[in-house]
Order: sequence, then structure tokens, then C-alpha cells
Amino acid sequence: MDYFGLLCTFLLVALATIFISWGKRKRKSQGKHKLPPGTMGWPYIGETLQFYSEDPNAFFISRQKRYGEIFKTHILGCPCVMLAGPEAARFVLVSRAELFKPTYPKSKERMIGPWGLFFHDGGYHLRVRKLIQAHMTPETLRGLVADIERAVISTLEAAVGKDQLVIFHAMKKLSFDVGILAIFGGHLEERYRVELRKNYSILDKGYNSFPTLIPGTLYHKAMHARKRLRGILNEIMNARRQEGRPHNDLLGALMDSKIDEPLTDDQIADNIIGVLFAAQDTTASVMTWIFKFLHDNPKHLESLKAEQMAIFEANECGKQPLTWAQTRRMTTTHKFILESLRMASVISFAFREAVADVEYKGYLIPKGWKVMPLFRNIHQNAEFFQEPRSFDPWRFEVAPKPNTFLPFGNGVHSCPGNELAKLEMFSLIHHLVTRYRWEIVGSKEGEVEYSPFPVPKNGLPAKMWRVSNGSGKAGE
Ligand code: HEM
Repeated sequence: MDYFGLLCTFLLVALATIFISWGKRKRKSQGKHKLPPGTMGWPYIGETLQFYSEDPNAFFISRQKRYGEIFKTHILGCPCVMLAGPEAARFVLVSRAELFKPTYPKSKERMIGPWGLFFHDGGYHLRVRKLIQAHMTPETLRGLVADIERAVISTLEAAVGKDQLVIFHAMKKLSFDVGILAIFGGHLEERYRVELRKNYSILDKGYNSFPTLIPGTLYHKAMHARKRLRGILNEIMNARRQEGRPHNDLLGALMDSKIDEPLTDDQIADNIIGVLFAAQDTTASVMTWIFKFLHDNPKHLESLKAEQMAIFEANECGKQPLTWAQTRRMTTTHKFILESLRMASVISFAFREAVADVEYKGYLIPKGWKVMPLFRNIHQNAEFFQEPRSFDPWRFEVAPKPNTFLPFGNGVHSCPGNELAKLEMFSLIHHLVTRYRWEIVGSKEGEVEYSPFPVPKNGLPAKMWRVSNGSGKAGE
């Protein structure tokens, strides 16, 4: 045999060996269970191109139609199993949560800070979560109503008459201010607030950028802003230690932690940046949708106005502040908020990784694969929400079936800030519909952008007016 023949034989034998051992490994890992239906797309790139060229929600919905409630795909270099049913979401997030760990790209972890609770499971996660939850009880939130109201009024007043008002930007400022209130209470020195806002906004701009430390790139700038944020937080913590008095806010709770050993300053700082991150874009996106849904649904706007005007008048046309008890009685507004959360589904899915081979309904979820319960698909399923595409707050007269309404997730990692977010929305809607009117300019029906959460195109440009006697029509 000549040299070429030998080479060919060698290559054939090598390929056959690789193929057989791959087949054996695959069979061993699959055991008696098969992988879920679906396609893994092209080698290496999988279905990443389709994921990015389509609207991500259209991507998930088309595959759910083709394959059913559990299907596999391969995006961003990871094999994934998507779960579009309520039972499956419960399996991953609640009943067998120990088999699925939260997973984020390392670049994001570095930016928020590796001690952020969302990156952890087990004892440390539980310890930090308890401290945050203990600060989100009705008793604590009650103490924030007046400060949140001031932040809402200041945001809306700043929006009045602006030529180029972008609702999403205004709402980001509001949700940042409310995050600062929850973390530092109402008495943070102005210079700290300014520096925190400035540096957090640089970090925010770099969060979804390509992770490279080349100077001048958004990611590089964001990592530097993170360092400065860490420095500011250090200063605030040191000042508080010197002052020596207890503070009834989230930073105070994290600093005075008596559960097991105290948290280190790195752990506290990472969680403060983490909470700011978790609180800002999520709440701002939903509030932007609230403007849109109010504008597009005059009938619902009228029923909200009726509820809010009664409170406005009871408060001597806004001379008295809104109270916690009043926010608890806003039943029509509450249904409107729930329907806005369902329709907007700003967190469309959760992101987990299987820590072992897992069997679910006869399918194998291999160890190391990403697992994504698809909240939006569940919220848009006609089996659980009749005519899911129509905006109908009255559907919440009846409680949704278990595990079908998951805007704040479920289980050990579910959102501890949900009541704070809703309180902010109650206060916003109260002032918006009683004191202002607005008009949406230059955003077409159905146009959505991802930043990274879905918001109306261009952040919903609008014009806003004040209605001096509180009786004008909002959203006309
Ligand atoms: C409308 C606004 C909000 C929405 C839709 C939302 C949604 C969510 C969801 C779905 C999760 C679970 C993610 C998962 O399972 O992987 C989550 C977690 C979290 N949220 Fe929110 N959130 C909102 C506002 C807030 C606010 C205002 C705070 C401030 C305290 C906050 C703090 C957190 C934290 C710290 C976590 C991580 C919890 C853990 O890992 O144990 N969120 N949020």
C-alpha cells in the first residue's frame, strides 16, 4: 500500500473509533431515556442565528407549536432544554430545584459581583435571601410609601412638557431612585446618590456588550465603573460604622446580619449592586408597558381613573399623601397591574443548568445542559388564559391556575422585590391618571425592542401634560 493509501486507512480507522466511542457515550448518557424532540441546528452554532434573527419569543413559540411543551435546541454555544408547561416550570424551580442551579455567563457575574445571591445556591444564598426578604415585608414597605410617592411625583413633573420624552428612560430613573430608597433609606447624601447614579448607568450600558477588556469598549468602561461603585459603597459603609447607629434599610440589614457569620464587605457590595440591577430594568419595563396599555385601552383607563379619583378626592385633591392602606384597597388597579405583568412578561424565562442527568416525563435532560422554563409561553397559552393576546384585567377576578402566572418566578430564587415593584406601580398609576395626561408619539402598534427586556419600540416616546384640577382625561 502506498503512503496515500496508508494515510486514508489510518484516517478511516480514527474516524470510526471516534464515532463508535461517541455513540457509546451518547447511549450511556441517554440510558433508557431519549432526548426531548427538537433540533440542535448546525454544528457549534446550533440555532443561534435563528434565535437572533427572529424575535426570541417567536422562536420559542414556533418550536413549542412544532415539538410540544418540552423541546431541545442549541443556542449561544449551549445545548438547552426548553420547558413551556406549568408542571415542568414547577419541577425545575420548586419540587426538584436542587437538580438545577442558576447559571449566568462569567462576564455578567464579574460585572454584578460574584457574591450576588442570584449566582448561588444552598446556605449562602438562603442567608442573603432571608435578609433581603426581611426587608421587603409589609411593615418595611409601609415606611417607604411617602418616599416612593415623592420619587413618582418628581419623575412625572420632570416629564411634563419635555419635547423628547422617552417613557422607558424616565421609568428607569424612577426605578433606580426607588431601588436607592429601599437600599439606603430616605437620607442618602446627595453626592453619593449622584455618584452611584453616574457609575451605575455606565455599568448598565456595558452589561450587554461584548466582554473584552480592551480600553474604550463599553465592557471595559463598565468594569471600571463597577470598581468606582465598590469604592463609593465602601465609603458609605465606613461612614455608617463610624456613626455607630443602626439603620432601618437594606444596607443596614446586610451590615448588621446576625444570621451565622457576618457578611464581608465584598459580599454586601455585590448584593447591593445586584439588587439595583434586579430592581431597575425589570420594573422600568413593566411601568413603560403600563403607559402603553393605559393609552391603548380607554375603557380600562376610565375604570382605573374612577378608583384613583375617589382616593385623590379623599386626600383633598392630592394635598394629603397616599397611604399604605389606600394602596391595599386599589383592587381594580391591582388587576390592571397583574394583566400588565402577564402581557409584558418582561422576564420571559428563567435560566438554570442541570447538575445531574435528570429524567422528566420519559425524557433525559443531560447533566450540564441549560434548562429554561418559558414563562411567556405559559402566560400566552390559551389553555390557561382565554384569548391570551387580548388585554383583559378582569380575567384576574379568578385566581390563575397554580404555576401558570409566573411574572416573578417561583421557588427558592423567586423575586423578593415583587411587593416593592407593585407598590411603585400603584403610586405611579395613582398620580399618572389623576394629575396628568399624555400622548404617545412615534411608536407603532406591536413594535417591540429588547433592551434586554421587551419594551415598546424606542422606549415609548411621548408628550405629557399636567392636569391642574385633577379632573382631566389622561391618555387622550
Ligand atoms: C416588575 C418588576 C420585577 C420583575 C418582573 C422581577 C422578576 C424576577 C424574576 C422572574 C426573578 C426570578 C429569576 C429566576 O428564577 O432566575 C427575580 C429574582 C430577583 N429579583 Fe426581581 N423582579 C422585579 C423587581 C424586583 C425588585 C424591585 C427587586 C428589588 C428588591 C428585585 C430583586 C430580585 C432579586 C434580588 C432576585 C434574585 C432572588 C434569588 O436569586 O433568590 N426584583 N425577579
